Amino acid sequence: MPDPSPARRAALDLIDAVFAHGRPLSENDAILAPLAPADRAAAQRLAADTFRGLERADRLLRPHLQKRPASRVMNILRLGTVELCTGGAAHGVVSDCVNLAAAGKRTQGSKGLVNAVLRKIASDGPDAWGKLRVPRMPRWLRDPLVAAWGATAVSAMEAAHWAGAPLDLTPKGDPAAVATAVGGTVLPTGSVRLDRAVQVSALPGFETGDWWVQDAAAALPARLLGDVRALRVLDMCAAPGGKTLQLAAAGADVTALDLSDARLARVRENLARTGLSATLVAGDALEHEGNYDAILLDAPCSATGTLRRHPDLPHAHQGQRITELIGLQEAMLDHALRLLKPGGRLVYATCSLLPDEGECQVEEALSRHPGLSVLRAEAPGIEEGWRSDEGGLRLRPDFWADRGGIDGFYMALLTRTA
Ligand SMILES: C[S@@+](CC[C@H](N)C(=O)[O-])C[C@H]1O[C@@H](n2cnc3c(N)ncnc32)[C@H](O)[C@@H]1O
Repeated sequence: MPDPSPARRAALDLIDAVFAHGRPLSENDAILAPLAPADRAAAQRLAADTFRGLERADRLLRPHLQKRPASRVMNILRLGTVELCTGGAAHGVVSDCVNLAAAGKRTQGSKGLVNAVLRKIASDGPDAWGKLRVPRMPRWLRDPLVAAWGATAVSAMEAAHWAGAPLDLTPKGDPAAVATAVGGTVLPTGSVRLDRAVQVSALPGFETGDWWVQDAAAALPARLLGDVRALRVLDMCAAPGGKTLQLAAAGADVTALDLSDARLARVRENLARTGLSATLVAGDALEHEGNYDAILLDAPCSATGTLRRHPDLPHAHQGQRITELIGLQEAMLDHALRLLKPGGRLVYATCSLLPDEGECQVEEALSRHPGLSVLRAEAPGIEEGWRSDEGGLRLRPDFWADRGGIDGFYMALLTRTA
C-alpha cells in the first residue's frame, strides 16, 4: 500500500494531538518541523479546516456509522469528509485516507470502513454539506456567550468563525505604502488587510521587516497607550511580540517580558527581522520588579476571540483552565499597577470573548484600587459602538462584517493616581 501524503498524515497527527492531549494546532511544531514548507502549510490548513467543519462532518458521518470508531479512525473520516465536501478530488482523497488507515497498526483493520464510508460521502456529501447549519461553538463556550451577548450575537459570531479571517498586517511605517506594496487595503485603525490567501514570507516587505502579521484587533491595545516616545514601557506578556514591535516602532524604550523562553525566541526573531529593539526578559510577570511610565498587559486568556483563525481551540480544552486564568489575570493586573508610576498609563487586554476575562476584570480592579480610573480610549478608527459600560473597548468577531470581521478582544486604558 502506498504511503499516505505527508501533509495528510501530519494533519491527522495534529488533529489527534488536539483531541488526545489538548495541544492546540499552533503548539505542535514537532509534528510540522520535518515537513517541507508547502506540506507544512497544507497540513495546517487541512487540520484547521477539519476543526472548522467538524460539526458538519460529524453530522454527515453519523448515518454511515453503526458505532463510533476508534478516535484516530474517526479523525481520518472527519479529515476526508471535510476535504471531500469542500472541493477535494474524490478519488485522491478517498485513496489517501485509506492509505492513512493502512499506515497505522491501530487503524489498519478499519481500511475497509474508511473506504466504504468516504465513497458514500464522496457521492452525496458535497450537496448535503451546504444545506447544514453554520457550525456552532461547543456548549461549554456557547452557553456563557449567549448569556453575555444574546443568541443573535452569538449566531453572528459563529457566522464569522465559519467565514474565517483575512490576513492583517501592522506596518512599521506608512500604512499606505505597505498596502500598495502587498496589494491590500488600509483599515480605519491603520492595519493593512489582504483578502486573498498568500504565502506570508513571499510578500514584499517581509524580508525587510516593513510589517508583521497581527489581527487588526490585536493591534489596538498598543495604540491606546498613545505617544510612547522615549517612555519606559513594560510589555508584560510579550511573546510572540506583535505589541512589542508596535511599541518599539513608536519609539518606546521597551522591556519585553514573558514566562516562556521558547516564545521569547520568537520575539527575538521578530525584532531582528524588523530591525527594532527591546530588552528581553524571561521570567514570571508576578515576580518582575521595576518602575514604568506605561505598561501593556496582554494577559494569558482563553483566546476565545481568535476562533476565526484557531477553530481547534474549543476542542483542545473544555474551558477547564478558565478559572485559573481569571485568577492569574487578576494577580497580574494588581502586580502591574504596583510597577506603574503614579499618573502612568496601563492597558489591560485579553483576546477573549468572555466578560469574566475583560469587563469584569476591570470593574473588579476599580473596586480593589481606589486611585485607579479608566481613561477614554482614543485611537484612529475606534467606533462608538465598541465602548463598554466601564469605559473599555469590546471587539467581537461579528463586528466589521462587511470588511471581513475582526478578532474578539477586550481592552481598557487605565491610570493610577495613588
Ligand atoms: C496573549 S499572549 C501574549 C501575546 C503578545 N502580547 C503579542 O502581542 O504577541 C500571553 C503570553 O503570556 C505569557 N505568560 C503566561 N504566564 C505568564 C507569566 N506568569 N509571566 C509572564 N508571561 C506569562 C505566555 O507565555 C504568552 O506568551
